[in-house]
Amino acid sequence: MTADDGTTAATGELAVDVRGLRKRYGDVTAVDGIDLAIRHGEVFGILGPNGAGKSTTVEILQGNRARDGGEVAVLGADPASAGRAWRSRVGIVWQDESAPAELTVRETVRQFARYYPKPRDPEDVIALVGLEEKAASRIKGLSGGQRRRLDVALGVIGDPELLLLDEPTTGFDPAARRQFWSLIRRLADEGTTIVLTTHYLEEAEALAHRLAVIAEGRVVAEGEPAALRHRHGTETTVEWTDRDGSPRSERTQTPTRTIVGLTARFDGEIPGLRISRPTLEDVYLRLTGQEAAR
Ligand SMILES: Nc1ncnc2c1ncn2[C@@H]1O[C@H](COP(=O)(O)OP(=O)(O)OP(=O)(O)O)[C@@H](O)[C@H]1O
Repeated sequence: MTADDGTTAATGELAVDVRGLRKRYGDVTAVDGIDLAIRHGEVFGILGPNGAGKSTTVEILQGNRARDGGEVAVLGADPASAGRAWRSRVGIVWQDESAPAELTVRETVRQFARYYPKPRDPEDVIALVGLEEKAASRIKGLSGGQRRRLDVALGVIGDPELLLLDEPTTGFDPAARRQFWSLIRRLADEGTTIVLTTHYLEEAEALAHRLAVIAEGRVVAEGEPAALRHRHGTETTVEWTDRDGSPRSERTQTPTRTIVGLTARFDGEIPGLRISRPTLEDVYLRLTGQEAAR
């Protein structure tokens, strides 16, 4: 299938194919050789601490920032040179959408629909983001969370094949975050490919089929959340209290052997015994070099 701007669409190929991506800002290397292979229909999380290079990467995928090196194909086209037809296939949710505050939600969504060749039905989109009751309200009267949902509505009104979201839930309360997650799942169920950056491991785990952990401009781990935990978090921590009352701990791949040894040493009950397996959060903190910050 070939789109009207000459790029290859959908079937078989990757939605996002990034190889050796590099970007510097003066002396700062923001992106230092990132590879990403994101499939059609996938929800892909880019996870990392502040300054890891997430926003820079997404801005390059959106075609809003020039890169210094590497190959980038988004829906088969290079975002640096892709035209209007490509743009209409990629949904971008701006952090601070400059929609006119005096317009209502319905007027705004309808206005944005006119910018696209094959938009979704504005009423459907308003319902999709859960703003039916606010459809006739002016934008200036929306809460922060409602405002963000409107931003998402404007990102999907063009019926994009790919949605690129940069930290979509920053500033949300827990309830708003969960509502947003169900919106993302609904879009994914409809077949939209979604790439989202987040600081929140919980969010990546809840939404992403696969994720890349980025630190200092590089991918330090990639895969399904459960596989990452398994691959990078196989060590168990065994903690106990020694005879002199001091706390002791040991990280081990063979906790049973450690406990058998301790049982013999204490001749029975091991004081203060605690056995813990790493959570994905522990794995993430270890991978991004933040372990000591806990
Ligand atoms: N316009 C810019 N000019 C100069 N340096 C920049 C610019 N944008 C980002 N940087 C630097 O590049 C690095 C990566 O920034 P980026 O915003 O991509 O990271 P991030 O992972 O999105 O961080 P955060 O989670 O804090 O949003 C940081 O060191 C940042 O200070």
